[in-house]
Formats: sequence, C-alpha cells, structure tokens
Amino acid sequence: MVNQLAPLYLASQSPRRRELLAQLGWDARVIPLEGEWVDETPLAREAPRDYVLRLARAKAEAGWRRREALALPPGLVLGADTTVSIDGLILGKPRDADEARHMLRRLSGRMHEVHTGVALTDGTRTQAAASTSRVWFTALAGEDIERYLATGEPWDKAGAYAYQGRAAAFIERIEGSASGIVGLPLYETARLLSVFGYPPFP
Ligand SMILES: Cc1cn([C@H]2C[C@H](O)[C@@H](COP(=O)(O)OP(=O)(O)OP(=O)(O)O)O2)c(=O)[nH]c1=O
Repeated sequence: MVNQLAPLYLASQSPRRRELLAQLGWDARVIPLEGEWVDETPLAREAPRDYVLRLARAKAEAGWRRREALALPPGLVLGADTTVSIDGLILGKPRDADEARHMLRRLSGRMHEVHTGVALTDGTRTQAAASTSRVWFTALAGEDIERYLATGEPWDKAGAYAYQGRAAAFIERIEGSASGIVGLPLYETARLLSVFGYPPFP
C-alpha cells in the first residue's frame, strides 16, 4: 500500500521530471541540490550512456546527502540526466544563443540520439538505468532556427530543443522512449522502483 511506502524524493530542478513522475501518480518532493555541486564535465572518451548513468547516480547520491542534511525522513531519492549525442559529441544545454544556433544547425536534416540516465538510491545502494532514443529532425532553414531561438525554448534543454514543445514541428519521427527524450524514461523508472519494492504507480 502506498501509505506504507517511504517518500520518493526528486533530486532535480527540472519541472519536466516532476511532471513525468506525476504522470505515474507519484507526488515526488523536490530536494534542492544547493551546497552539493555535481560536476557535469564529461570524462575523456566517455560514452554518452556511461556519462548520463554516472551523472544520474551522482545527482541521486547528492540528493541523499541533502536529504540527510535537511533532516527529511528516509525514502528513495531519484536523480536523472539527459544528453544529446551526434557526431561523437555530447550536446548539453546551450550556454548562449550562438551555441544553441550551432547545435540546431548540427541537428538539422539528421538523426541524433537522446540518452537519459535515471538512478534511485536508498542510501545503502544505488541502482541506475539508461534509455537511448533516436530523433529525426527535418532540414531547418536559417529562418526556422531564428524563429525557434526566439521562443526561448532552447535554454534549459539538452541539444537546444524541446520535443514536448515547439520543436515537435521539426521532428519527423522518434524511436525509443518519448518520456526519456523529455527527461525521465518512465518504463525504466518503474523497473527501478520495483527493485526497491515500490509499485510502478501508487
Ligand atoms: C532533448 C530534450 C531535452 N529536454 C530537457 C530535459 C532536461 O531537463 C534537460 C537536460 O538537462 P539535465 O542536465 O539532464 O537536467 P536539468 O539540469 O534540467 O535538471 P536537474 O539536473 O536539476 O535534474 O533537457 C527536454 O525538455 N526536451 C527535449 O526534447
């Protein structure tokens, strides 16, 4: 029964991740990672899946330490990380309009991969899973890119676009996990919850 379960915490500032958990019926409490710095620099030659798994674990474990520091009751802490890969490059969130423009030019007319890692920890063990999806972008004219930049959508998104937003107008098809592309693969999340004895939805 759900009211016998310890709380589910979300070590993420991403409103999308909270909404995706809410889609499964989980009312996750957000733990701000203030005071816990997770370095997001990829390691040399690190594969994108290894990268998102490592960061998801690091965020979950940082969240666990924050939970302890805040004296919140024990529970499960979830961390996640999303990145786009193309041409052997890892594309994170763009720093400015120029970087966003370059990212969108690179994605234009091509397929790329979106990787999301998700991790759960109970303070004793951490379990993680990754989802990889493929996204086909139509060819973008310079005007499309400028119009899209003006929406403000690119700023906090890996690869400088939001599939759940106006970028859907540019995406011919996807293969894989729609929730994973938006930031939290729900199938993998439910599987991880079951490892800790939680149901897929309360
Ligand atoms: C590709 C893609 C990414 N994104 C988002 C999901 C993630 O929030 C973001 C990638 O950044 P992340 O570093 O994974 O996450 P975050 O900084 O937003 O949140 P936190 O570290 O606090 O958990 O890009 C979309 O919303 N739509 C998309 O189509």
